[in-house]
Amino acid sequence: MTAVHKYYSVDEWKAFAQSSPEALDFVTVSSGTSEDDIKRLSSIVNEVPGISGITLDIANGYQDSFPDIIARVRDAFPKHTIVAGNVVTGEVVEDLIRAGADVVKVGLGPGSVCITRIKTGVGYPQLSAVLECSEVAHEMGGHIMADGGCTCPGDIAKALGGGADFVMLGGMLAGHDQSGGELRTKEDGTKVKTFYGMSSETAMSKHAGQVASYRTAEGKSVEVPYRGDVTDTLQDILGGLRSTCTYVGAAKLAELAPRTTFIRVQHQANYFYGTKH
Ligand SMILES: NC(=O)C1=CN([C@@H]2O[C@H](COP(=O)(O)OP(=O)(O)OC[C@H]3O[C@@H](n4cnc5c(N)ncnc54)[C@H](O)[C@@H]3O)[C@@H](O)[C@H]2O)C=CC1
Ligand SMILES: O=c1[nH]c(=O)c2[nH+]cn([C@@H]3O[C@H](COP(=O)(O)O)[C@@H](O)[C@H]3O)c2[nH]1
Repeated sequence: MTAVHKYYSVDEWKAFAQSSPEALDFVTVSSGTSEDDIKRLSSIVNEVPGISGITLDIANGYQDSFPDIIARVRDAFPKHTIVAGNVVTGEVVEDLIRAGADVVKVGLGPGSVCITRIKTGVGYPQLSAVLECSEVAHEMGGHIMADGGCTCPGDIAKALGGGADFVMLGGMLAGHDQSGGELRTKEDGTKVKTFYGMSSETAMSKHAGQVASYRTAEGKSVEVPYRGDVTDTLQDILGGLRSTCTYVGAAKLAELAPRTTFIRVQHQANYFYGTKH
């Protein structure tokens, strides 16, 4: 599934639906929570009936108004799957599910281009958040999506092992043919793409004209090596996950969590000959 970012217009969505109708089952339309955001979301969902998923995506899912906004979207779109976040603690997961979220997105500051923890001092260890939030969500018949911080297939396995029902990836999917960003060849011949956080100066300049005077950027913009077709990366991820399942004896992903035990370690791998790859 792809959570399409919140800066596409209704017309762009209509054109996309016309050119790639087969993709609609695999996308959600993202939205913020302002009146303008909700108006835009409603127009898109009403005018592109093939869309079945909505992602209400805000940096701070603890905003008092968030459950009311989820409830409003739930009333307007009773049959759509609603993903909402981000939060990191159980009691708010409960609030968001009660308000109408099917999937609660979990993660504050773990992302590859996040600097929220540095700029604000706010965050929560991602695996602890996944363990805590998934327990509460599952007790209520809900789901969670672990969002941010995965750097390798093993991290995705750990998120699923910690109870995540879905795992959202940014950096691991950046730099491919299918990813955003223009392909550029540097002076030394290496090919790169730009990848930026949605709260970076780059994103704010692009989507809001500038960084508003009352705030600061909470994301960075990086150049990532060009990595070709995403199919090979997905194959690598799926190969890793299948092997995880065989190591722990899980016949399907849903069996990973009950078959996973976490042990605190000093080093998780041997990097004598370099990095993890
Ligand atoms: N998972 C994470 O830890 C984080 C994720 N992000 C990603 O970046 C996207 C954009 O993030 P944002 O624009 O920061 O938030 P946002 O999209 O949640 O916007 C919330 C609103 O709060 C306002 N706001 C932000 N900082 C403010 C301040 N200091 N004073 C008053 N109002 C303020 C913004 O102008 C905006 O209208 C998010 O939707 C999310 O996808 C951003 C930060 C953390
Ligand atoms: O603090 C932040 N500032 C940002 O500018 C930013 N942009 C994205 N995100 C979040 O990072 C997630 C992706 O993380 P990964 O690249 O590690 O997969 C994403 O799914 C988001 O939750 C941000 N967080």
